[in-house]
Amino acid sequence: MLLHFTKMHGLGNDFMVVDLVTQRARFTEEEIRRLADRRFGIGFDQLLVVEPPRDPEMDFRYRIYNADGSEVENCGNGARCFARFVRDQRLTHKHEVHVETAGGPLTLVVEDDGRVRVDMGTPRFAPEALPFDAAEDRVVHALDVGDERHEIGVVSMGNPHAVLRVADVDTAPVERLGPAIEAHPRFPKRVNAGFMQVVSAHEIRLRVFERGSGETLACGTGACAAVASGIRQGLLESPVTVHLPGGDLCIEWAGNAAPLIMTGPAERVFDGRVVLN
Ligand SMILES: N[C@@H](CCC[C@H](N)C(=O)O)C(=O)O
Repeated sequence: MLLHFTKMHGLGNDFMVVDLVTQRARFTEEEIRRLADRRFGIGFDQLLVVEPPRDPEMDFRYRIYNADGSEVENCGNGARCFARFVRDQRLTHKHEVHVETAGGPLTLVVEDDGRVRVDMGTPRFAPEALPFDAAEDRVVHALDVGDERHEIGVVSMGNPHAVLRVADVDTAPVERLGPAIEAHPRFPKRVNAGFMQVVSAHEIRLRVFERGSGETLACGTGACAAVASGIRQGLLESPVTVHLPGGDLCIEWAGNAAPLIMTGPAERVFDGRVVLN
C-alpha cells in the first residue's frame, strides 16, 4: 500500500504526519519503529496521525506515536505541526482548530505570522495524574536513582513529565540520568525527563530526554511542564521564554486552573510517499 505523508518539525523535534481522513492505513508498533529509523526508514521522533473526530464537537482526532511504536497522550510541538498540516492540506479552513487527543482536547490557533498558539489545558501535579508512585502531592519529590537522590517536580500535560533543576544544561547528565528516570519503577507508564536551568524569572534553558524517543532537539509538553513546575516552585513568572537546543518557545500560565498557552513555529520539510507492509 502506498501512503502519502509530510515530514515536518517544530524546533527540530521531527514528525512524519499522515492524513487518515482521506487515506486508509493501520500502523503496527513494528512498522512505526521501521519508519522511524533514521537509516533504514524515513526517520522521526514521533508519528502524527490525523483522523476524523469521534466527538462531533471536535474538528479532528490527533493520535501520536513515539519512535519506539508506543501510542502517547500528547505532543506539543506536534500539535503546532498538526495545525499547519490540516490547513496546508485544506482539510479545514478554520483558524481555530479543536482536536481530541488521548490526553484531552486541545485548541490550536494559526497566527498571521505562521506561528501556532496552543491552549494546552491545565497542568496537573497530583501524582495519580501521571501516574507517579507517591503518598502525597508535593511541589518537589525526592527520587532515588541508583545511589543518587534527586529532587523532581512531577507534572502531567496529558502526558507525564519529571522536571529536574540543574545548574547548567550543557553539562547536565541527560544521557546517563534520562533513561534511568524514564524507566524508573515509580513511573509505571514511564516518563519524559526534563533538565531545566533557570536563567531568570522569565527565561529557562531546557533539555528533554523523551519517553520512547530519547533526547530530542525540543519537547513542547516538556517546556510546558518545566514552566508549570518552575512557577509552582516560585522560581519563574509568566511569560517564560524556553530555550531548547532547537530554538525557543513562549509559555504563558496564570496558575491554578488557568489554561497554559504555548506559542511557537511549525515547519513543513517535504512531502513523500512510502510503501507500507
Ligand atoms: N515531543 C513531544 C512529546 C512526545 C511524546 C512524549 N515522548 C511522551 O512519550 O509522552 C512534545 O513536543 O511535546
